[in-house]
Amino acid sequence: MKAELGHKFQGLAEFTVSRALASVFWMDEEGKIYYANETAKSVYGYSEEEFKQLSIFQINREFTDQRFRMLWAESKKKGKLHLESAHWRKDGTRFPVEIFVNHLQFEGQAYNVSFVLDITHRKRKEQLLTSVSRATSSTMGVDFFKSLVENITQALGVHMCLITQLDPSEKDMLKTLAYYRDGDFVENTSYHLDGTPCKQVIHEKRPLHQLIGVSSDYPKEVGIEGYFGVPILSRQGDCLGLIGLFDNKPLDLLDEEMEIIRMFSDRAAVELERNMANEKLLDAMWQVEDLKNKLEAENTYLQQEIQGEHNFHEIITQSIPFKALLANLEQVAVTDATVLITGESGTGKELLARAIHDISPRSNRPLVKVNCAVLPANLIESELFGHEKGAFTGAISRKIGRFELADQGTLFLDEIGELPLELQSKLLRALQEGEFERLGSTQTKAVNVRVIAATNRQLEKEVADGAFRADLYYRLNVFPVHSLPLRERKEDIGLLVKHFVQKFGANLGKKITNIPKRAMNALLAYDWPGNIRELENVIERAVILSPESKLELGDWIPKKNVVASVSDFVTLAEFEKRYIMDVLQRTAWRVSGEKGAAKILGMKPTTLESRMKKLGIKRGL
Ligand SMILES: Nc1ncnc2c1ncn2[C@@H]1O[C@H](COP(=O)(O)OP(=O)(O)OP(=O)(O)O)[C@@H](O)[C@H]1O
Repeated sequence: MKAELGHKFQGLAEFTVSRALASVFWMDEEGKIYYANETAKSVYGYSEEEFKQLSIFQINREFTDQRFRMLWAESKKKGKLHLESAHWRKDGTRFPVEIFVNHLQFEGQAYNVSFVLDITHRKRKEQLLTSVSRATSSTMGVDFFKSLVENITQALGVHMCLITQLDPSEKDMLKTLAYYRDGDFVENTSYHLDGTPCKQVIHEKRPLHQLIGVSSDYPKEVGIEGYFGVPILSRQGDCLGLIGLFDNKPLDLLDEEMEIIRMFSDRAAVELERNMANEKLLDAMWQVEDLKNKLEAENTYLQQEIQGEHNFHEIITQSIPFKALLANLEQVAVTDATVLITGESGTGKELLARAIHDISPRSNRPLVKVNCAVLPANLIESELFGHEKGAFTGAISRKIGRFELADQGTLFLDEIGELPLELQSKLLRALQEGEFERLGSTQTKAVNVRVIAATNRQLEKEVADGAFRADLYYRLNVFPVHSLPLRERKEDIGLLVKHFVQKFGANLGKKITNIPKRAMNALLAYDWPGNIRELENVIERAVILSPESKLELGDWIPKKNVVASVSDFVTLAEFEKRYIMDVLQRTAWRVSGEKGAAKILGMKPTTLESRMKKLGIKRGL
């Protein structure tokens, strides 16, 4: 009975050894294999007979004689050994192993009994963990994302891996933050969730693993066999994006590997949130910077405006047609309609523009002026729309344009007829859409600007001549206002004379109370081609030269017949040219300043210059 029982246990022990989880080998001092269990046969692919022909050196092809001897001696000394190594199957494939060795004496002979475990999976998991964590530990933001996809792809040997972020501005759109495919980074891209396994991951906020058949389930995934996607979740549980693995062969992943990738999705969430916070912060900083620049520019502009002398006094008139015009202005002022003021030079167009702004709901914001005749085309563009640093040679810093400066306020485009054709279309777009780009920038700016334009040109004629765009003309001409020349409102001359006498008298500390009838008649009789500006200049000189309280006009009062010196009949333009040249010669070609030709002609120096250009007047002609 006892012997029977012993026999049974021996059988059981043999059975246990032969079907153990580990491969079991017996080998002698030379490394020759004496015994291999059933497990070893199925793992290595050799039959019992074949094993008996083998030595350890076929099982571990990297083993050297010297190394085997060293390990034999050590196991003999300690009685046991524990090591990791690599073994080869019969088909030539290599796999990592963990080996527990027992040194035993059996029937007077020494053996090493090895219990060998295939640790392929454990190694893969360890490699994934160590390589990914080592590569990502010192990186942040985009570098972290890149490092992560590269290392996951390499550690798992998959076709591609990407990290995406949900686009907050477009539903179900993902943009890649890092994209690694076939051993290289691919340029970032955006894609829609439809037709991809990512849709389920994002919508259900749960990982998805599909071993095979991805391309037949998802039309967009051509050539893809296996997929694993993990959502990137914020602390609040919102889905920010995902990590996706795609393989063109079955994607056999261990639970631990999936867990590792999930773990890295948590770190990705932190990076993504940091990225988003940074972007928000940068955005806010840009806004503050923009606002600061705008305020600075506005301040500088207003300072210049204060320094530049403006006549903010009420408009002086008793002319009935001019009063009717002012009544119209009052009505349009409260709207946002574009106003086009036409009229001869010096008739008060700018004054009317300022009056419209001052009674409009925009009066608490600045009226920003641009004189289109003063600057060359390229500079007007940057003056109007601003520029970024480096937009052109000389753009050493960013500049806010007048359009932006006038946001919520009024933009006064003086001498609009002088605007070069190439800029007219840009202006039209800004007027129509309220949008423009700074020079050197692709970012579109939107503004809310009311535009008032003025010109002393006949724009309709300019349109017919092809010098002014018809569409811009119609866009500007929403509410046309024609400023009357002084000769059509002679009833205002007396009032204006008194007004200017008082103004300049006060400036110069003179109290002129007597305006002789003879002087007033001379002023009333004159035609005033330079309109109110000319009258203003004449009175200013008279006030300067008048010694007492009586206004003395002096010899230089404009004579009505000043044209008499031109004997032959010529065209008006020719006459204008000769007269301007005459004045220029007498002022030694000085255009601006107290003794300049512009002042004598009752024009702004800029207007005179553009007129000279138009008439072809050059020094030395
Ligand atoms: N009705 C008025 N009452 C008082 N001053 C006036 C009046 N009209 C014009 N002026 C003064 O005459 C001068 C010329 O006016 P303003 O500059 O507005 O003319 P303009 O038509 O815009 O000239 P330009 O076409 O040369 O630009 C300014 O000093 C302005 O204050």
